[in-house]
Amino acid sequence: MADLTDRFGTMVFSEEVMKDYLPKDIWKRLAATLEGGEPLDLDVANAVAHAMKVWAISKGATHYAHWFQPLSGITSEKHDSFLEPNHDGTAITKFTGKNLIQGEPDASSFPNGGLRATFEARGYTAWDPTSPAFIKDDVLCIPTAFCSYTGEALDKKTPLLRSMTALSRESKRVLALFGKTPKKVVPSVGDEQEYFLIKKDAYRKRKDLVITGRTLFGAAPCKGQELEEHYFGAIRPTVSAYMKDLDDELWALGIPAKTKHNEVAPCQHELAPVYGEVNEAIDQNLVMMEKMKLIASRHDLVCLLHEKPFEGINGSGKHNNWSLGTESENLLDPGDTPLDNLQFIVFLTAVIEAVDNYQELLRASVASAGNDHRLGANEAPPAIMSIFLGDQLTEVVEKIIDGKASVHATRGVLDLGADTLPKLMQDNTDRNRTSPFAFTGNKFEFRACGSEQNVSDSNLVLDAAVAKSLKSFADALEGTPEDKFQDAALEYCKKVLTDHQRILFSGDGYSDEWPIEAKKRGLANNKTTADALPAFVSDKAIALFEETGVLTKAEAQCRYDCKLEKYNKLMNIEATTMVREARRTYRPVITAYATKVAKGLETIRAAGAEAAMQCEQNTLNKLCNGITTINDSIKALDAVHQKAEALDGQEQANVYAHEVVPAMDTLRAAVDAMEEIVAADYWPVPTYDDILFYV
Ligand SMILES: NC(=O)CC[C@H](N)C(=O)O
Repeated sequence: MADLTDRFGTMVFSEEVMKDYLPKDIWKRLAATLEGGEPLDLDVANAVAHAMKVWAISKGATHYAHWFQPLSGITSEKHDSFLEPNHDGTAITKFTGKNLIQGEPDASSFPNGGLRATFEARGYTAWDPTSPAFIKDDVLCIPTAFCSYTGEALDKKTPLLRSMTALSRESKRVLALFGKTPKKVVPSVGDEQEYFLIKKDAYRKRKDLVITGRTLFGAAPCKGQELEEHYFGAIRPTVSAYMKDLDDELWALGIPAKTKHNEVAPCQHELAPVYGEVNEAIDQNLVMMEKMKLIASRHDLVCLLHEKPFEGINGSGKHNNWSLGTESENLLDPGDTPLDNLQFIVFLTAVIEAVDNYQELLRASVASAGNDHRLGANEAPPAIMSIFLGDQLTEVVEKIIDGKASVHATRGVLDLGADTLPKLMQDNTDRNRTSPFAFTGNKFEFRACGSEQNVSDSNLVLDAAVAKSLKSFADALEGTPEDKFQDAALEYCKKVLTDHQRILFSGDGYSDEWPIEAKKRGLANNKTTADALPAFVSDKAIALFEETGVLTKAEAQCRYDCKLEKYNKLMNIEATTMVREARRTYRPVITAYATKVAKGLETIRAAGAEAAMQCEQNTLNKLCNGITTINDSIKALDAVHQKAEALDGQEQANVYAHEVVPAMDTLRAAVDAMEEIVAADYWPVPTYDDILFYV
C-alpha cells in the first residue's frame, strides 16, 4: 500500500501537478491569475487544458465536466468525452482552452427564481481556477461558476467569490493602517460535517425517510442518548470500515479529512477536515457529502445528511469554523504582542458589529425546512443570533467599553492593565453549545449551519457583513495622523462595541429567560424559515449586497424566491407523505390490531373470564380513541394543506410554517401514541429502537 502521504491528492490537478505538466512561463502566467486576479488569456488556457487532459487520461479519466452549484445548492455536472472521432473510423482526444474556460449548459431546468421570465434559457459556466480540478468516477471535474447569458449569477459560488473579493479589499485597507501590505486576505473555513448512518434494509422500509430524508413518525426509543455513551465511543467495525473507505477516497481527492468520531446520538457521527480557503473548502464539503452517501451504499448503509432525521435526539449541524488570514497571519488570533492585540480587537469588533447588524440575514442564510426542526434543541443553537466570546474575551470587551483600556501613553501600546491580552485557550471545554456563533480561540464557530446545507450562503453573508464593518473602520480612520491612530482606533472600537454589546451572550441559549431577554435587547427571533427568509431581501440586506458588490437586487430576490420555493415544495412533499402514510400504512394496521383485540375479548368473554381481560379492554378503548384522533388529525392536516396549496410564495410559506407544521405534529403524536401499544409484530415499519441500535 502506498505511503500515507503518497495517497493524498492523487486525483487532484494541484499546483504541484501543474508545475510538473506546464511549461515554466505558462505556469508563471497562471500563477499571476491565481494570486493577483490577472485576466487569463487563451494561450495559457490552451496550455492548461492540454496539460489537464494528458494528466487526467493518464489517471484513467475518459470525460470532463464543468462542475457547478446551481441555486438548488447541490452540485451539477454534464460529462463530455475527451474523444473526437476522425472520419476514418479512428479517434483523437481533444480538450481545448475554450472547453476549459467556458461551457454552455442549458440553464432552463435549474432554479432561477424570479429571474426566470427575463432569462434566456442558456447559461454559461466559467472556470474557477482558484479551486483545483479533480477526477471523480473517471471524470475530470472542473469547478466552475454558473451565470446567465446576461451575466447574473445563477449559482452559489459566484457571489461567494465576490464576497471574498470584498472582504479582502476592506481587510487590506484596515491592515494598511497597521503598516501591513499582504497580497490578499482570505476567509478560511473548516466545516464539521455531522451525519447519521443506518442500515439500508431498515431505511428502505421507511417511506418517510426515503422520500423526505427524515422520520415523519416514530415514538421515542426506549433508550435515546441519555446515557451519553455514544459520543466519542469506540467505533463499531461496520462504521469503521465505512469511515476508512471514505477517508481513502477523500484523501485521494485532496480533501483533508482529519477527525472522525461518534457523535452524541446513537448512529450519529462526525467528520471534520482541516480548514482551507472558503471557496475550495465548500467545494470539498460538497464532494464529501456526495461521497458519504455513495460509499454508505457500498456498505449496505445509508448516510442521512438531514438536519433532524429523528425527533427528540441530536440533530446534525455543519459547524462552520470561520477565520480570516493573510499569507502569514491569522487575523483572529489574539497574538502575543500588544500591537497585535489592537489589530485583533479591530477585527473582533468588526465581526461583532457585522453579526449584530446582520443577525437576521445570517439567520436567513441558515434557514431551511430541515434546520427548522434542529435549531433550539439537543446542542443546536436557538434561532436567536448571538455571540459567545468566553469569559476572558468578554472581560476584555467590557474593559474597552468601560473606558478601562487605553493606549499606553509612553509606549503607544494597548493597555488593559496588563501588557498583553491573556493568551486565549483554544480549549473545547470553554464552549457554549447553545451559542450560534462562538469564539473558539482563533476563529468563530458558526454553529447554526445545517448538515445538509451548502454553506456558501452563510459564508457570503458573513464575509459581506464583516467587509462592510471593516470598510466603515477604514473610511473613518484613513487619514488619521500616525501618532493618533492607535488612540483613535481604540476609541472607534469602544463606540462600536458599546453600540453592539447586545449581541454578546454567554449564558444558556435554551433557558426560558433568554428569548425574553433577547427581546428586550431588540434581537430577532425568527423561529421558522418562513419568518426568517424575508430578511434576505430587506432594504438593509440589499444595501449590503449592493455596497459590497456581492449580489445585485435582482440576484438577491432570485435567491429568496428559490429558497422560498424549495421550502414550500418540501413542505408539500412532507405533508403529502404524512397523510398518505397515516391513511395507508398506519391506520389499517392499528385497525387490524384493534379488531384482533376485540375478537379476542369476545372469545374470552364467552368463556366467562372477563375480569382478566380488563387490561385488553383498556387497550381496545385506547386503540379506538387513537383511530378517531388519527382520523380527525388527517382531516385537519388535509384542510390546512389544501389552504397552503391554494397560495404561493411567502403567503404559502407562512401557512406551511404556522398551520401545516402544527397539524403535522398533531397527527404524528396521534400515530406515535399507537406505536406504544400496538403489538410489535403488527407495527408496519422499523421503529426508532430498530433503526438506531443495529448498525
Ligand atoms: N457535540 C456537538 O457539538 C453536537 C452539535 C449538534 N449535533 C448540532 O446539531 O449542532
